[in-house]
Amino acid sequence: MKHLHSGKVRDLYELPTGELLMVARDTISAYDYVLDTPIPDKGRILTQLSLWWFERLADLLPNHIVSADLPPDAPAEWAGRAVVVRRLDMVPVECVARGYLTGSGLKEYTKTGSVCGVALPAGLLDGSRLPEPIFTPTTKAAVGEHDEAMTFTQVEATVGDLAPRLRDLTVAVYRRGAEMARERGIIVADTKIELGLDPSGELVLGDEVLTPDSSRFWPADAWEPGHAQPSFDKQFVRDWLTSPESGWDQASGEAPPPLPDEIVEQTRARYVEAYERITARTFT
Ligand SMILES: N#Cc1c(N)ncnc1-c1cnn(CCN2CCOCC2)c1
Repeated sequence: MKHLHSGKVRDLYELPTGELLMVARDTISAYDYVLDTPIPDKGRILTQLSLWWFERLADLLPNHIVSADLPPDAPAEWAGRAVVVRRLDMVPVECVARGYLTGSGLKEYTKTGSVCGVALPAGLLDGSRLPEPIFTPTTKAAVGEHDEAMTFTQVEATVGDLAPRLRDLTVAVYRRGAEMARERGIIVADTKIELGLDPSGELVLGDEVLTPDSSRFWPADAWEPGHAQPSFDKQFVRDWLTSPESGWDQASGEAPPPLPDEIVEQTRARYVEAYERITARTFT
C-alpha cells in the first residue's frame, strides 16, 4: 500500500481500493518532541477509544470510518490500531473547541482579553472553565511549524458558507464528548477535530476524535484553576522529563532521553484507565 502522510503519532496509507488506512503508532509526544520510547498498546487503546466516540457521535454528523478490520495486505502488528476510512476533501482549518482556558488560548487571552476574536470575561485563570464552549480554529501549519489562531472572519474568508457549520459541528462534538467524559471523572478541556467533504458535499468527521492526543484530558478530581492542570495521560512523562533524574535540559534544544520502564508502565496504565472509564469496557 502507498504511504501518504505521517503525523507525530499516526500514519496514513492509500489502499488499492482508493480508500485510506489510518494507522496509530505507540509513540507519544511531549514538549513538541516525539519521544524515542513507545508506550505499548497506546495506538490500539486510542484507536478503540476513537471508534467508540465515532459511534456515539453518529447522530450529530457522519464519519469517515469504513472498517476496523485489518486489510489482508497490512502487517498483522497493525491489528486494532489501523482503520479503513473513506477519502475526504479535508477542510483547510483545524477545528478546535475549548471549554476551558489554557495553553495558547490562555496566552492570547492574557494579551487581548479574547481568543480567536471571541471576547471572554475578565479575571479568568489558567484552567478556568469558560461560560460556554467556544470555537477557536487555527490554520493547518506545515510540519514543524505552529498552528496560528484564526478569527471566524478569517475562517469565512477561507471556507465561505461552511464556516458557521464548522463552528457549530465542532462545538457540538466537544459538548457531547466533554459531558460524557465528565460523568466518568475526566475533564476534556479542549478538542481538535478534522472535517472533510465527501463527494456529495456533505461535511464528514475525519481523523480521530476525542482522544488524549486530539484533546486535553484532565483528571476532574484534581481540577483547580490558577495553575497548569495535570494531564490525565502525559503527566508522568512530563514530570520525569523535567525532573533532575532525567538529566534532560529542555532549554538545550536536545531531544529528551529514553523513558524508564516504570514511567512507560504508569503512562500505559493511564491510557487503559481513560479508555475503561469512558467506554465502561475492559481493554484487552
Ligand atoms: N482522516 C482523514 C483523511 C480522510 N478521511 N481523507 C483524506 N485525507 C485525510 C487526512 C489527510 N491528512 N489528515 C491529517 C491528519 N492525519 C490523520 C492520519 O495520520 C496522519 C495525520 C487527514
